[in-house]
Order: sequence, then structure tokens, then C-alpha cells
Amino acid sequence: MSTQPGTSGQTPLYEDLPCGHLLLGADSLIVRANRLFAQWLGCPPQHIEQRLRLTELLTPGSRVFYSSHVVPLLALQGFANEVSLELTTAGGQALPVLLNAQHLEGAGSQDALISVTAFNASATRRYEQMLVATQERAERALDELREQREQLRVTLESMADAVVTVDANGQVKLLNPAAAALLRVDAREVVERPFAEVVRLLWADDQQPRPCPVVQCLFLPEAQQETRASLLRAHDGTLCPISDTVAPIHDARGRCTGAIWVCRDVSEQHRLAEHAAHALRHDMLTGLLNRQEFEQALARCAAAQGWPGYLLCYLDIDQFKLINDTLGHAAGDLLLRELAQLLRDGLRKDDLLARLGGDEFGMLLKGCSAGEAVQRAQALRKRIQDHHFHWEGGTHRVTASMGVAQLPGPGEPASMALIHADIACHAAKEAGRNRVQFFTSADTLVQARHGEMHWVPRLQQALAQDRFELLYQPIVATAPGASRVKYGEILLRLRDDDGQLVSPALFIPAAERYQLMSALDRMVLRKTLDWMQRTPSVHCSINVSGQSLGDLAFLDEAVTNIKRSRVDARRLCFEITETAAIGNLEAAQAVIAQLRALGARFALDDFGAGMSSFAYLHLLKADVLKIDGGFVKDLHRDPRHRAIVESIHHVAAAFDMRTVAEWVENEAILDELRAIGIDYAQGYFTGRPVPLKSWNAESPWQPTQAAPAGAAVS
Ligand SMILES: Nc1nc2c(ncn2[C@@H]2O[C@H](COP(=O)(O)OP(=O)(O)OP(=O)(O)O)[C@@H](O)[C@H]2O)c(=O)[nH]1
Repeated sequence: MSTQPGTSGQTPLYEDLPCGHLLLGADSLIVRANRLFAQWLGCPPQHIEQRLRLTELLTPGSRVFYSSHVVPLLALQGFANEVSLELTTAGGQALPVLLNAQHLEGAGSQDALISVTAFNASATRRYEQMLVATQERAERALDELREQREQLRVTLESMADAVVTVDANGQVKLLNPAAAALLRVDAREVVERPFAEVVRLLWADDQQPRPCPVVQCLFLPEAQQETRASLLRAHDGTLCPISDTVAPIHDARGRCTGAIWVCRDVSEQHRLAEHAAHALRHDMLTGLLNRQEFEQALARCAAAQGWPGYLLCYLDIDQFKLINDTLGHAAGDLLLRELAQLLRDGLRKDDLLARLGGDEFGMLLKGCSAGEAVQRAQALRKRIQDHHFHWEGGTHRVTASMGVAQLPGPGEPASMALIHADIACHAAKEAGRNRVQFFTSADTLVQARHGEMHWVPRLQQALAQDRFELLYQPIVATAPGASRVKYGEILLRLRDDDGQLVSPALFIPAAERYQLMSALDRMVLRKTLDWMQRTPSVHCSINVSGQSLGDLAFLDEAVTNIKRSRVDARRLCFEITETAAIGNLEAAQAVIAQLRALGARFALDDFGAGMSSFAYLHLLKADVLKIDGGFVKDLHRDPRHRAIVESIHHVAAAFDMRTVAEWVENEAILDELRAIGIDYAQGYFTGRPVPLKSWNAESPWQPTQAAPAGAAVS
């Protein structure tokens, strides 16, 4: 190794330095390098001394920097300090170093030496990088914090709930717009004021001041919280039902720094709950109490000892159905509302009025004798009678029938009074409508109704014990030479406990009133199908009640039983009365359509006895009209009845229906029927009813022995 002037004897010193050291000659040639520097590069000093220039050991970026900045600086001022450069090690890695370079003696001459001390800056660089990363993280966290703060602000501002925060002393720090609106305050004016001054709370039940929730939260956290409903008194004095919660706020070290109070205005929920409670107790159409409430009030009246006397009044509008049918349901609704108002106006403050259903109203008349109650009921009845109902330019009047009954004595159920008043009301209807009937057990009309109740267990027992019997009454074609098909109506009788056959006239009203008709109809259909299976030559007419027409289960069972029996449905004809059909028009149409689809026929029974028969004919696709016996039995003597029967027959012909006349009791009637052209006759003259079990194909006397082929009545 060559030694340059001025450097001899310094080698040990360079070697001992705790940093890298170089002596550079002209053009940055490395004249000497100490061991540490050479170690950094990963080679012995001799590999670089006198062989390489410093610039050759630098990374390309550092090389440019060295040439463009360091060299001119050295030339200009003779030194360059804390220059950050990167060396390339033998392994090809970049090593950050901090250089201090200084010209030694002879600066400015070509062969002047430059002393370079170098410090390994890897650690510093790492620290720098860590510092930058930490700073970036801190900035990001700060950004997130700002973002969260903004989100919190927007959330608080847009929250429907009122939010108030307080410091550890219970002073208001912040309140959102919902809180300002609820409290009716300017948010800026209440900040820093004690919470208890800003938020004034009361108990809803007694309107007494409620302990401040924030004070309790901050200073009495163990105190038991009450769950009573609360009110908030706003700063303009208005009261508002609220539900609220309060929670402490803690800092990172767990110290309580304040509390947050969140409050919701629950007036709308209260209003809805009250509305729902009202709807549960009231009738929607009229706003009166509903049946359930009325029954409860009735039970309370009956149970309360020492209550002043109450009388129960039951009101049913007469022929209300006609209003619906002729003017429409909307008119019916309006009339019900008007009548409700009329009754309301006619009652005293302490009386109770309710709509019990459809066109029925119930009243509890307070503190009057039976006589006074009847008088007051008469006055109400008269109010209704005098009322003019205006609809679409016309004026209409209705009447009502009313039953009055006393509340039951001790030990009797309150519902008994309702039954009694209902019975009395029906008695009033039967007595001609537009009247008031007082329930007394001695009253014969009322008693007849009351007696119906005793039929209920008897009918149920008879059903269970299979004590009903079926009879067959022939229906014969009036035209000579018609088919020989046996066709007749199935009639129902009850074999009573003492073995006597009881007429349906005695028990059908009770069965109708107490919803037993459907069970009877099912039983009749089952038994008839059974008999028809065993007696293939007969065609039968079976009565179906209004209750069964409205009972989907009846229809399903009828269809199933007919299919199961394998009886050709064309051998069956179902008789429905016009009142039942009109009362359940839609249901009747559905039943007719379904049973007809199987092949069965339909007859309208007792035709002419109802009020508006003709109007409904086109709505009911019946095959047969059975003319009410009342017009038939004296047809041969009374020309008016003959005219009615004749006109019914003409109408039936226009609708392509066959006619059956009931109650044909003698030959003269039959002759008249033939003359008019009536198709079939039924009555004692043409054939008396015979029990199915003793029926014999040849037995009944039939003048024509004939019915059309292929169908019961066609
Ligand atoms: N418009 C209207 N009609 C109703 C309402 N509720 C029930 N109805 C009808 O009220 C009628 C009550 O008829 P009923 O009481 O059985 O018979 P009615 O025609 O009044 O004859 P009588 O009581 O025998 O005098 C039926 O046609 C029901 O459809 C209702 O809310 N609005």
C-alpha cells in the first residue's frame, strides 16, 4: 500500500476511529479506507484502496448528488458536512451513510487529499422511517377522530330523540336540535346551566315532580329507579309524555366525566294506544260501545249490590235489510249512524247505549221502574218512527221493535237479561213490529220464545240418540201421461221421549234461533242419501236452511257425502226458502253453483210468501218454484189467489223454471192447477207423507202416477 505525504503515521488513528474513514485523492480516488468502512462494504480495504473511486461505491442517485452537490461544495468551501448518501455493498445492498468531507492541506491543488468520515445511518434511517410511519398513523387517527366527531355531530343533529349531555357537576354541555325543540329552548341559552333547571320532569300519574335523573346518575348511582310513566314540562309550560334513559360518561381511565340523557316524545304512541283501546271497546261505524263492553257493563250492574235500578232495553230496526237491498250498504251505514245519534240524544247522561251488532242496539236505562222504562222505550221508538232519512233525493222512514227486561236477581247470570230482552224484542216483531214488549214470564208470546230455549237440550239429545225420522211426500206431475219417476219431498219429524212424532213447526224456530239447523240439515241429507242408495227408483227434494247456506262446512260435507254415496246427484233437489236465500244471497249463490255442478236441482220454497220475491229471481239460478200453499189451498174459490198463482207460473215460465203447487188438498184445486199449467202438485190429495221405512213404490195414491223421466223435476 502506498502512503501519501502527510498521511504516514496516521493509519492507526484512522483505524481506531468508531466510524468509517476514507482519504480521497484526485477525482475521488480512494487512497485509504479504514477497516470499518471496508467492513460495511463487505471486502478488505486493499480491494478498494487505489482501485476505486468513492463515486463508484455510491448508488446511482447518491452518485449524481455527490457530483452535483458535494464536489462543488468541497471546491467552494473546502468541506461538506452531514451529507446523506447511500453506498452499494458487495452484496448489492444500499447502506445509508452520513458523510463529512474536508480538504486536507493543499486544498485547491490537483493532488490535495480529502478526509471523509462516514457514519452508518441505517439505524437513523430506521428511526426516521418509524417516525414517519408513527406520524402518519397519528394523522390518520386524528382524521378518523375528526370524522367520528363529524358523524356524531350529524347523528345528534338528525336524531329524533332528544339528547342532552352534562359534565360531572350536572351542568348542561350540549343539547341536540331535537332536545331544544322538545324543551322549547334556545340551545345556546341553556348550556352551562344545571340540568335540573333546564329539564323539568313530572310523574304522569300524579303530576308530582320527578327526581332529576342526571343527579341520580351522577351522585346516587345505586338509587332504585322507578318505572312510572313520566311527563316533561317544556319551557312554554306544555306537558308531553316521554320515555327517557340516562347513562354516565367515563374517560379512558374510568373516571366519570358527565352523563348523557336521551329522551323520546311518546305522545304519538300514547295516541295510538288510546286509539287502539278505544277501537277495542267501541263500534267503528257508530262510535257507540260494542257488544263486549255492553255485556261487561251489564255484568257489573247486575253484580253491584246497592246499584240504582237498571232496566235493559234491546232494539232491532225493522226490515233493515230492505234499506240495504234497495238503497245500498252505504245508505244502511248512514242510517245506522243517524239512528245511533238519535238514540244518544234520547237517552240520559247516566244511561248506557251500545251497538250490539248489525241493526241491534242495547240500552241500560238507569233508575227507573219497569213502567217508566217501557215509556222511555216507547219515546225512543217514536223518535225513530218520526225520523226522516234522506238519501239521494228521497226520504225514507223506518221503525224499530224493542224488548225491555229487568236485570236478573242475585245468583242469576247477567246474560239472562239480554236473552229476556231479545226474546221480548222478537215477540214485538212477531206482534207486528214497531212496538215495545216488556218481558214477563206470564206473557204468552214471550213465553213461546222462552219455551224455545227448552227445546235446545231436547234437540241436541234427539240428534245424539238418532230420534229424528224422515217422511216422504210425493210430488206428482199434473200432466197426464208424464214419466213414472217417483219424486217427493223429504219431511222431518222428531220422535219424542213418549214415542209421539213431533211436528217441525214446534222445534224448527228453536233450532233456527239457537243455530241447530245446520246439524239437522246434515243429518237429513245423510239419512236421505242412505235411503236413496237402497231405493234406486226415487228422486228426492231436501230442505236446506238459511243457516246451512251460510255454512261452508255444510257445503263441503254435502258434496263429500253425495260423492261418497254414489247416488246420482240428478236424483236430488234442494229446497231453499226465498227468505233464507235472500238473507244469504252470496252464500246461496255459491251453494247453488257447487251443488248444481254435481247435477243437483234447486227449488225456491214457499215462493210468494216473502216480500220481494220477484226482484231476486234473476239472481238465484233455481230450477223450480214451489208456490206457497197459502195461495194454493183456496185457489178454486178465490180468484185473487188464482191470479197470483197464475202470475207466478208465468214468471217462472219466463225464467225457464218448473212450478210446484203446495197444499193441494182436493181435486178441484188440482183441476185449477192443470188449467193454469202448473207442472207439479204436492198435498194430501196427491199423496200424504209416509215414513221412509214403510215407503213402498206402489203404495201412495197418485192420480197421474207420473213424473218426467231422467230428472226429479225438469
Ligand atoms: N249497512 C249495514 N248493514 C248491516 C251492517 N251490519 C249488518 N247489516 C245488515 O243488517 C241486516 C239485519 O237484518 P235483520 O235484522 O236480520 O233483518 P231485518 O231486515 O232487520 O228484519 P227484521 O229484524 O226481521 O225486522 C242484514 O241485512 C245485515 O246484512 C252494517 O254495519 N251496515
